[in-house]
Amino acid sequence: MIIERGSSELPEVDMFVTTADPELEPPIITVNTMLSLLAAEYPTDKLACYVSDDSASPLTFYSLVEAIKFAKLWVPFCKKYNVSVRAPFRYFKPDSQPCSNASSHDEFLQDWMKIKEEYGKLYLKIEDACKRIEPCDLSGDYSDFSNIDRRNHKSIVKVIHENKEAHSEGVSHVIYVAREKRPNYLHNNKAGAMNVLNRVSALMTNAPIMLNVDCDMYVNNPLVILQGLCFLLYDGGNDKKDYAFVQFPQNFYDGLKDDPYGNQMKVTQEFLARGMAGIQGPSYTGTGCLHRRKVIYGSSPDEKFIEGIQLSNENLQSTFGNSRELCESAAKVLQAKDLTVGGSTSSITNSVEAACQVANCAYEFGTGWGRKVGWMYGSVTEDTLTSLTIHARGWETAYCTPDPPAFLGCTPSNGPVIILQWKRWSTGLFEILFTSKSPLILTLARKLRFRQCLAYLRFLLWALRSIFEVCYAILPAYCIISNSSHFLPKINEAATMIPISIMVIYKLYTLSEYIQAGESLRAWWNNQRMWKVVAASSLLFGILSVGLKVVGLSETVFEVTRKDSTNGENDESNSDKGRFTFDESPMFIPGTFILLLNLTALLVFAFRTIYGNDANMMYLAEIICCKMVVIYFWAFFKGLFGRGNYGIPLPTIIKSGTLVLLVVQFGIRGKW
Ligand SMILES: O=c1ccn([C@@H]2O[C@H](COP(=O)(O)OP(=O)(O)O[C@H]3O[C@H](CO)[C@@H](O)[C@H](O)[C@H]3O)[C@@H](O)[C@H]2O)c(=O)[nH]1
Ligand SMILES: [Mn+2]
Repeated sequence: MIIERGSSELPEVDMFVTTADPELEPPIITVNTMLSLLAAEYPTDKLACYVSDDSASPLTFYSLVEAIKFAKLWVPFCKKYNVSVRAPFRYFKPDSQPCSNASSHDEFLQDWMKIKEEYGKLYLKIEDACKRIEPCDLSGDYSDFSNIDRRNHKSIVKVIHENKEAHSEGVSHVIYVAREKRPNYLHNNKAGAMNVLNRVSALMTNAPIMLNVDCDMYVNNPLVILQGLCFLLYDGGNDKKDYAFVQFPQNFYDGLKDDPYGNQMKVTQEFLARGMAGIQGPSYTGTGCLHRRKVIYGSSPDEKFIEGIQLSNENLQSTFGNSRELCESAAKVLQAKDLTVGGSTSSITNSVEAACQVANCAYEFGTGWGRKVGWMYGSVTEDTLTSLTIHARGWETAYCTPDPPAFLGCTPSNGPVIILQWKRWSTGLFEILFTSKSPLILTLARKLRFRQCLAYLRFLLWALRSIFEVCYAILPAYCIISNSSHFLPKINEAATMIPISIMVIYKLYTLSEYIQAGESLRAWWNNQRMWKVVAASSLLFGILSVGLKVVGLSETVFEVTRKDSTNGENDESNSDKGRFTFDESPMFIPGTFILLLNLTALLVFAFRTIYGNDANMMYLAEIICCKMVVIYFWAFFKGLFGRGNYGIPLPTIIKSGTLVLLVVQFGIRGKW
């Protein structure tokens, strides 16, 4: 294997997993992510896995503890037989067959059966625990969790497993972290959790490289750490670049055919991330990324000091906080010339107390965490904000796309969840423009390259798109209803060619992107449709929530995406897979309104044609537009008649209908 060659020279890697809610993120998913990380092809004594649990849930803790017992069988098994998929829930899918190219096939079969059985037991244990109010007896090791209030509790740091013998065949260290939460402290969502992991790991293993994955992304390519490191281990060879981080694409498992929800992001990643890779490098997408600790600590490509501050004790303290141990470890990292630093000085259990201290709410107060060092605060898309500040210091970053894909995650296939996820993204990206880390400022005042700035703006401005989309969806219908004005040139005027050609060119261009990325025509169409739906819901509400934040009325919030632990197997009915679902969220009102308004316009037009009115052909362009809007919002049209989750709730229809009546009333004042 590759790693046998000079494995002693490989740097240590700290792996971070974040989870926030055992209901939205079933523990079995987090467990699988952790198991796949522990089984990655890398000397296990050089790895440490830190799991942050923002819900301080005994259930998550219990599941991890149980999973470690299984890991002691799973990790050696994967390495012995060079297993290709190292997340057990994927490897042992219900219809899976043992397959290996091991020469001793019988032995393999025996092992396979045994491990499969053990995983089955683990699965049942966790499933049972999920059903109980208390997953287990909350005494002993679990006493910290008894009567715990997830919004108000002290820090809990527990070493679930310590690789004491420090041999490369054992199971790596696993540390559980639930940072302190108090109602009167902002916890800064995922960025806050990442910074706590950052500090806790600094005290325990202090590896120069950090691998960060969300709880819903498992390692799909066991060689991923090695592959990523190729970009970070500068060996004086031809590639003289020092990359700040290595980002792997976000790919998803069990994606529905032709991407009916338009959220597999293949084309966006293929063009945007790869395109950016040709400028200053891809942006960090929050998961599947190998970071250099030094860069996260604020260093620039050409200096050994953080952001112009010399490494004095005072400066270290004002940046990293008043933990002496942390400042010392940070100094080590910042001064190191290569990636050999790290190394836990003592047993990691000795650092638990100090770790609890740096996981406290008040620790960051008055320090540089979230502002100068660590994951940046101020946006619910902390990933993009952090990535911007790294690029602004002049760093380049690398995009690594191994085959098979490095990580696979789950992406929602449920209307309301997707709409909510998009709302968070559009809010988070848009709010960045109102901070001091807006790309325009960073380009003028710092080292963000101009074209990189444009690439960032390309998605930071997503939310604004909603205003235009919604106006364009309303105007043609309004013109028809009011029967007076025209929003488009009349069909017999030469000027009509302008909007028509813009539209055709745009559609052909996007279609060509899908074809180049190997996507189907259907996927292209589905994505076009979803863009309209997302624009009239998530993006619009994104602007609203940023507006409320800017005027100081409310903070933006990170609403965690619900994950489905069933692999989509028991979805309501297979034939309806990919059919859009709804709930009572007000985010569905604009879309329903747009659809009803356009239907009304078409009816009004039909009515006028039948009851003989003059010159109706004048509105041909508008009629075509209305029909297109109805086609784009076909999911909503079906929703008008659907049942259960597939139907738009009646209150939403009534509210939207009332809005339509208002518009009609306004439009026809005295015109008929
Ligand atoms: O207060 C919080 C909120 C979230 N998370 C974790 O953050 C991760 C991402 O959350 P998820 O709900 O899965 O969001 P996604 O929309 O799937 O995440 C995408 O978008 C986020 C930014 O909005 C990035 O942070 C993610 O890495 C990226 O995958 C998960 O592991 C969560 O457990 C926390 O630890 N604490
Ligand atoms: Mn996710």
